[in-house]
Amino acid sequence: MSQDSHASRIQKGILAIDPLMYNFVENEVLPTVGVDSESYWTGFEKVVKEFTPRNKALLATRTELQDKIDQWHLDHPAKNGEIDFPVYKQFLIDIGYLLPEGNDFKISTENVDKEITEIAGPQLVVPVKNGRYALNATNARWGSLYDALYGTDVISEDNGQETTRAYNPKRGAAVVAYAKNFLDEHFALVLGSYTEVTGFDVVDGQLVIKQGETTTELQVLSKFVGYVGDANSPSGILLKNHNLHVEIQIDANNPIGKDDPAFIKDVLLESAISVIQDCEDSVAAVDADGKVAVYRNWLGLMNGDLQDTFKKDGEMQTRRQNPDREYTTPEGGKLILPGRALLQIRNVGHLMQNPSILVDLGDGQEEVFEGIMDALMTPLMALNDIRGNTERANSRTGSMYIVKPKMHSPDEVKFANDLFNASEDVLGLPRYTIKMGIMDEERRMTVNLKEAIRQAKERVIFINTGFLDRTGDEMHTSMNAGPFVRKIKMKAQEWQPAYEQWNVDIGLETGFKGHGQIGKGMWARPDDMKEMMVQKIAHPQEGANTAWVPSPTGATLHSMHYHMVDVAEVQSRLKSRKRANIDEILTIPLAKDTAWTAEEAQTELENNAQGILGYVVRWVNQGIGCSKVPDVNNVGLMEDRATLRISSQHIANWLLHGIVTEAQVMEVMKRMAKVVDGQNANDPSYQPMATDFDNSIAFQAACDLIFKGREQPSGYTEPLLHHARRALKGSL
Ligand SMILES: CC(=O)SCCNC(=O)CCNC(=O)[C@H](O)C(C)(C)COP(=O)(O)OP(=O)(O)OC[C@H]1O[C@@H](n2cnc3c(N)ncnc32)[C@H](O)[C@@H]1OP(=O)(O)O
Ligand SMILES: O=CC(=O)O
Ligand SMILES: [Mg+2]
Repeated sequence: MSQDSHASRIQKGILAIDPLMYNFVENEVLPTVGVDSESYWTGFEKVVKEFTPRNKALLATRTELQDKIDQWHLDHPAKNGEIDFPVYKQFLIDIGYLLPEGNDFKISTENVDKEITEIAGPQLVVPVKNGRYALNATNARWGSLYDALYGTDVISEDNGQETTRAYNPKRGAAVVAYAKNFLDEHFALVLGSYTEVTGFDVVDGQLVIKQGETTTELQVLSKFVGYVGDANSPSGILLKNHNLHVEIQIDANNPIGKDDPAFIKDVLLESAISVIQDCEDSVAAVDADGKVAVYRNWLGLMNGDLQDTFKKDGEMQTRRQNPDREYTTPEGGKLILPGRALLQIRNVGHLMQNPSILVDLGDGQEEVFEGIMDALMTPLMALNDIRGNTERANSRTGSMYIVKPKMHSPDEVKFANDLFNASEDVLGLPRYTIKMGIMDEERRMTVNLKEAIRQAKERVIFINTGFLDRTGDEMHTSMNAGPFVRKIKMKAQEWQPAYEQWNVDIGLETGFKGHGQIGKGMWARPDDMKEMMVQKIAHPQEGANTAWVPSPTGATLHSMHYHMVDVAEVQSRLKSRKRANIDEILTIPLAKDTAWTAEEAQTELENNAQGILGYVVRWVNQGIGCSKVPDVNNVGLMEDRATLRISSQHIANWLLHGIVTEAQVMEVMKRMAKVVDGQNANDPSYQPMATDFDNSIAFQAACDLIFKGREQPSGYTEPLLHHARRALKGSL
């Protein structure tokens, strides 16, 4: 536990550094990356001095704009869910919320890895604080299709295909049939199907596919790109489609392989092409203790030596970063493919401050802005990789990738860009070594996206629609306008598809095709993979070259969508279409008809309350940043700060506009707390809320998120969550 003790802090100029953080940097980081302590802290101090007032000014602008918008809605009440749109839009222009657009330009970012520029495929997000998961995600570049199918609802449980403890051959047969159908679709044979294949041979650089007495070949011969083992009895056949590799694995001694006519034991798919190691949404790190854990894992990942030992299925195992994969090319040469996903790290946004370091700018000590600290720390830990000094390389082009969330405007992107310049200067890195992923997840960011990209045009590598935060901001921004539609209807409102299309349109206009990622959001139902397979193909079809998945299994399954859709071709086609309509983006999702039945209002409330409590109790009491929370129907939903922002802002909105009463909300919160306690009954470290509502810090925090929801900056949940977690840890 990190107790804030002034006496023990290490003073470096105006910085007072928590000893946990200081010792970690001094002993574990600086010697490893070969940076001199004096120059690092001097540089750190200088950057903090310069950027802290700028950071504050940007936050003040957010508040000023929000206050004006709140007042405008009070002065111009909506009628039947409609506002006077032309007047509203002009007002947004007048206050500088909606900015003029400048001349056309193209991004010019250089030295970007091909996982970002060339390979369209899934992006996996993982809490970097959890070493076991962080390593698993890194290794999820390659995933077993057989495992992904066997373990999920993509294969039905009907007709004797249930998932049983012991291997169920009927389910296995369904898995193999699915996988061979996938191969038939994307690596079609001249004759017949993979179900009839009895073996593979490589003869004179050609793949010969045996079907009993006859042989056949691929319809597109160039899709065969390598093999493992002997040419006349390969143990692996490497295929390639739309820049993604697939390895058919052959082993006659394997329990699955031995019963297959071609001894195929598995089909390995190139899956998580890139991974976002997350310091933000999926992490609870509120002090030096937490931040050091985050940074230590990132350091290990960047040095290629992170490992984690844990018990699984009753046995201890140690997980490390996988090596690269070696193949023989058809011509007999050597082919090395990356064994790991390309890692990016999501720093935190501009809002939060952190007690790891206190700063005195003349008005007494205050906590350092966490985003400034992240920008100076996370590239420091990546120096060995940037210089190409590690065995398990991440970037092969000497770059380092930071995803910057929750920015609201071109000014805020300029600030981040300048901050990255400053960090490069402190670390002696060439300009634009640090690349920037821009989350398009706040309303003001969306409507000014082109100008925002311009501010980082030499280093931007992605724009991604974080629709979850974006939905929360949609609600907070227009809180006073009237009651919103039910949460489930949010995605069907006018603003949503327009926002998604706009992001792709702006990305294509500014030259992302072949140069950066146009990304789409998270699949937030980690156990609902069958439905993901139906819905998430829309992402590549809409022109995104990546989209977020919550787990390695999700990555393997979603990767099939990029075999089905040629994103490069889609982007070429979309380039000439008319841009999405900004007026639609600005259309507020107000309910036209607010005559919900008492039951509808109650269900809405229960659903939101349950999600809030289920997430908050684990965040506050156990420090678990991202959870699979069973909803009222016991479907596990991924809940994080962004989904929490939506649920809490939604209840706050319905309270404000009298759809529900305070007493009603309180009654539901108490009832749902009991439900959540029940759902966690099997967790021995769980502390129930309902036994003592008044003294449960978690329950109180959950209530505050609703009842104080209107006052929270941009409706963000971090300030209250952090406060509650630190209160619980006794580190306030
Ligand atoms: C709005 C936004 O910003 S979205 C971004 C924030 N959200 C995320 O990052 C979600 C990331 N996903 C997760 O954190 C998790 O998948 C959760 C919390 C949703 C579910 O976690 P759990 O309930 O522990 O998953 P479950 O029990 O089904 O599976 C655990 C296994 O899957 C692996 N796993 C699950 N999620 C991940 C992941 N994101 N990355 C790597 N491995 C993962 C674990 O390593 C574990 O395998 P292991 O035993 O071999 O180590
Ligand atoms: O960060 C992602 C989001 O949807 O929010
Ligand atoms: Mg987000």
